Amino acid sequence: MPVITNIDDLKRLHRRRAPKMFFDYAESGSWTEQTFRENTSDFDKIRLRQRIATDMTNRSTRSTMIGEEVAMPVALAPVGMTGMQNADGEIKAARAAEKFGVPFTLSTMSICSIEDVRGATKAPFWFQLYVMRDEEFVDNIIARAKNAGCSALVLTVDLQILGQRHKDLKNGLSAPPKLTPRTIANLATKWAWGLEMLGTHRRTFRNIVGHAKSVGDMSSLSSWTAEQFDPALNWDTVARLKEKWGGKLILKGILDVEDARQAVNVGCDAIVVSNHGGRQLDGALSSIRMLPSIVRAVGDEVEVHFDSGIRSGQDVLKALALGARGVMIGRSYIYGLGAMGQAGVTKALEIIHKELDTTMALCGRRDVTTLDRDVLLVPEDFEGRWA
Ligand SMILES: Cc1cc2nc3c(=O)[nH]c(=O)nc-3n(C[C@H](O)[C@H](O)[C@H](O)COP(=O)(O)O)c2cc1C
Ligand SMILES: O=C(O)C(=O)c1ccccc1
Repeated sequence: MPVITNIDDLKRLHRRRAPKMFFDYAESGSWTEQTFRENTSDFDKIRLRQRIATDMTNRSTRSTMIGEEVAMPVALAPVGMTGMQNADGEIKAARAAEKFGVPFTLSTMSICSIEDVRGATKAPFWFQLYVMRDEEFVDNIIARAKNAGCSALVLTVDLQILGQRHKDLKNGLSAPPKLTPRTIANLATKWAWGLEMLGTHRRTFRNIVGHAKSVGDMSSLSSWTAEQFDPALNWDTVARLKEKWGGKLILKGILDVEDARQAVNVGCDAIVVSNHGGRQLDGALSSIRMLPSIVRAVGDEVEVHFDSGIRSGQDVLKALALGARGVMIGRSYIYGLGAMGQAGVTKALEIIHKELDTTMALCGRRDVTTLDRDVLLVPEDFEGRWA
């Protein structure tokens, strides 16, 4: 076993261990992947101020997100088909998050169901909702999330239709994988993954299969999404769902100042500044570039969370210093899960925690909740001038 010291190591192991179609699904962005690439490369443009000779004892990464205490302000993002990266992946990720003391978010498009995760963990988790055309299904899944004691609804507002991802189309992505000569050849090299999968019965979209009126053919995710997701979703829908849910609401997928203002008007508890990890509108600016202007516009009125592009504790520190209350990580923990199951998710969290803590200290700071722009060196043209 190679020594794992950073998130990139986990990614290499994930690539080796998981079937190609699922690793590629996680690793892809839409179209040219420009936004996907810039989500990470823009973080590198921000630099850190080294400060010395301040007392560094008693450092703390503890904080709160939507009023919930967290060991560090890093939540696990909702990721569809997590249970295809590693058998019962959602349960493993939720358990790792619970042990670490950070929130886990279960996707509507997970393999394990709300009830599966509820049964396997004690800590309340967040549930991410995709709005389907079938209103009965939406009502029903909101009720199930309430029943399970989910402490927040994460309503994703940037995927009424699915961004086109070339790798998924070329690989014939489906869950479970369709057996073709090419997938069989690939699966034959992934026997450890396959053995684990045989040990579980959770191989379908269990939030949906058995609960939705018309499940349809889920073998092609892109056409299934087009058929089932509600393209009419708008701010009235958001207001209605907020009423129906009645609990804490997080709006995920906001990348524009005007949309952020609308989110404040509708009265949510937090927004997630996000471009869906570069998987939706290719050509959109990186999430980290958009963060400062959104914080300036609504930061006093709503909790601003951030995701897209975080691969280290240094990235977490940069987002917090630019005004995010907390962040979500997607691929960073999925690599860990794909590499080595629950232990890998724990490893990803440990790596990010260690990097965050050490970076804070070397920047002369002891408390994660008081990070501000003073710890950063941001190029003057970082936000850019766009017309
Ligand atoms: C494989 C994959 C599947 C995803 N599925 C969902 C999903 O079901 N619901 C959702 O709201 N976001 C989904 N996302 C977006 C993530 O929640 C998050 O916004 C994104 O991963 C952040 O970027 P990062 O991976 O660079 O951290 C998915 C992302 C990935 C990589
Ligand atoms: O892949 C995704 O990013 C995602 O959010 C999704 C959307 C529809 C079905 C499965 C996953």
